[in-house]
Amino acid sequence: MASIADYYAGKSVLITGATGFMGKVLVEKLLRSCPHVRALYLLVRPKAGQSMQERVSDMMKCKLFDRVREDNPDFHQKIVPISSELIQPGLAIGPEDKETLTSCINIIFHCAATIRFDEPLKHALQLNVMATQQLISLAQQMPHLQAFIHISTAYANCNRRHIDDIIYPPPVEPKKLIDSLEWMEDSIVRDITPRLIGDHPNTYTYTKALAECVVQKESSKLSIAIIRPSIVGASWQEPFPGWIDNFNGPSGVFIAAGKGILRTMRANNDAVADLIPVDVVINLTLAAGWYTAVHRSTRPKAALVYNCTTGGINPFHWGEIEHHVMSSFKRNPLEQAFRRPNANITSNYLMNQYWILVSHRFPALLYDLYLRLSGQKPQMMRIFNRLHKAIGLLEYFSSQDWEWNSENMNMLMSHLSPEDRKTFNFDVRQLNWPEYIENYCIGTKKYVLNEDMSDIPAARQHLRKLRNIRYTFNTLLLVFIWRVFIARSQMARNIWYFVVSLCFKFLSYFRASSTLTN
Ligand SMILES: CCCCCCCCCCCCCCCCCCCC(=O)SCCNC(=O)CCNC(=O)[C@H](O)C(C)(C)COP(=O)(O)OP(=O)(O)OC[C@H]1O[C@@H](n2cnc3c(N)ncnc32)[C@H](O)[C@@H]1OP(=O)(O)O
Ligand SMILES: NC(=O)C1=CN([C@@H]2O[C@H](COP(=O)(O)OP(=O)(O)OC[C@H]3O[C@@H](n4cnc5c(N)ncnc54)[C@H](OP(=O)(O)O)[C@@H]3O)[C@@H](O)[C@H]2O)C=CC1
Repeated sequence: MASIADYYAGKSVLITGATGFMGKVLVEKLLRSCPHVRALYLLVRPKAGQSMQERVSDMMKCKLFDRVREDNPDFHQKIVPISSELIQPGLAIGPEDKETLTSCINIIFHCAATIRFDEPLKHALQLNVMATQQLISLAQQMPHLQAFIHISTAYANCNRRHIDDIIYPPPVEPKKLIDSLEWMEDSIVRDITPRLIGDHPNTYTYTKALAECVVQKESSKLSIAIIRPSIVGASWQEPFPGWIDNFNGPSGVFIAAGKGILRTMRANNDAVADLIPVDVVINLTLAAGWYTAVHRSTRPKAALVYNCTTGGINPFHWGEIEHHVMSSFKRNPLEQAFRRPNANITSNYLMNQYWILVSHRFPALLYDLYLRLSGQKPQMMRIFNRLHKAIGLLEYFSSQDWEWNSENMNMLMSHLSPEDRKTFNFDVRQLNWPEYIENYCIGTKKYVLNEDMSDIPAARQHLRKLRNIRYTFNTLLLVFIWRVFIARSQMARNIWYFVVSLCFKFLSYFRASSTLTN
């Protein structure tokens, strides 16, 4: 039986979403661990004034590729960027490129998607569902194709509590929805979106569920696998621990808490935090590509679904995450924190609202007042409004938990040789959560915020300064409040005199007893 690396040797691989978080890790791992792969064709669109070639060459300069660069400085020769805008007819692939792709591609990894929770339904449908349909049509024209791997999400069926390794019936027939929304004005679609998505929390999980059905429909003609990762976080081991390059999911929450901005969030301490490291997802994806091609390509079969989660195997809870994130940012503080990191999660709505008022809005108001008085533009309230919008969208996922069946993940592991199990490790039983969270937090500092580890002493000094400011502020506030009471209430004055005389009595007793003993 060919090993995974042997299988990919000489193969031409097509990847969508290669410029995204997971796509980049996939490209890197393929180049590093399958060095004899023939070519990687990346469907990339021009963006922000950069051509697709410029984007790809920038991507390859990224630190993520340092290990590949060391092993093979000419690795870029294996990368072939293909201009493509996935929401255009025919994926906007030129005729020559189309011919090249159809004649040589052996395996497809479809990672591209919009992962925004607030994406307008029409756009989420175009990219997550219709582009998937178009890619499958293209795949069906590829005579040498051996596997089509679709990246979905473990939350595609988050309207269920228990989720098996199967494709569930769609909330609506995708084609019917696409046809009926086509003629509707955007404002009408926006108005009816909550009714359409029903018990899904957002357009993202809803359209990912529809995409799975589109994929399933074609599964008799192609060899297909669907990978369903849960909440994808920083890398665990590869190419180095802690790689992360975006604010999505928990990363933005960790950063906001580390900067001392986020102090409270609604989450259930005891709910399982189903984080999964990005390298685990990519290792499983590559193994699933190999398995689909080698074991499942001869007879047409139903698409195999791999729930790629940690909760059922090595559970960790939001309460524990809170503890480890906070202690990690105290040891390795972020630069220029707004306040000392001290965030708490609570499942109580009213309690959360109270803390939002006291520890978000009030300090923001004071800081903006200070900015105004010093002739600067106020900004803190605006930052908090955006933060509240973002965490409001995440709370659905942090306030409850789900149970995923990981049978297919285990089955796949059992088919791997001992060597492949090491090279393409997705055994999350070995994951040490506290260590992982520590590296994750350091990763957000180094790779998302581009902060230098050598600045940690200065960041600690800044935290000490913030602590002194807080003590001074609290003391002044206490004295001020007390003075107001003393001035207005006889009762408060009596209490005050009573406490002061008690202190004097205690002091004189202490002095007298120490003179006697001498
Ligand atoms: C209390 C602390 C202790 C911690 C313990 C508790 C932690 C609980 C964490 C709970 C996390 C639960 C996460 C569950 C997610 C599960 C979902 C399923 C997984 C998936 O399948 S997909 C991946 C998830 N997808 C996302 O996370 C996308 C969510 N994001 C959005 O939908 C939008 O970004 C959002 C939030 C609506 C904001 O939109 P908008 O205001 O338009 O801003 P932009 O996205 O355009 O960003 C502008 C700019 O800001 C940067 N940015 C974004 N988010 C943050 C942030 N949180 N903090 C700081 N900066 C942020 C962004 O990078 C952009 O920068 P540019 O430089 O590019 O302009
Ligand atoms: N991140 C997570 O926590 C999870 C992600 N997933 C799934 O994993 C996959 C990858 O996610 P992730 O890497 O995090 O997402 P990113 O947002 O980082 O990447 C999305 C990719 O899709 C590409 N893309 C978006 N729109 C278009 C378009 N119109 N034409 C061409 N390319 C486009 C982006 O290209 P460009 O750079 O040009 O914008 C980018 O390369 C998705 O399918 C997602 O649903 C599943 C579970 C969790």
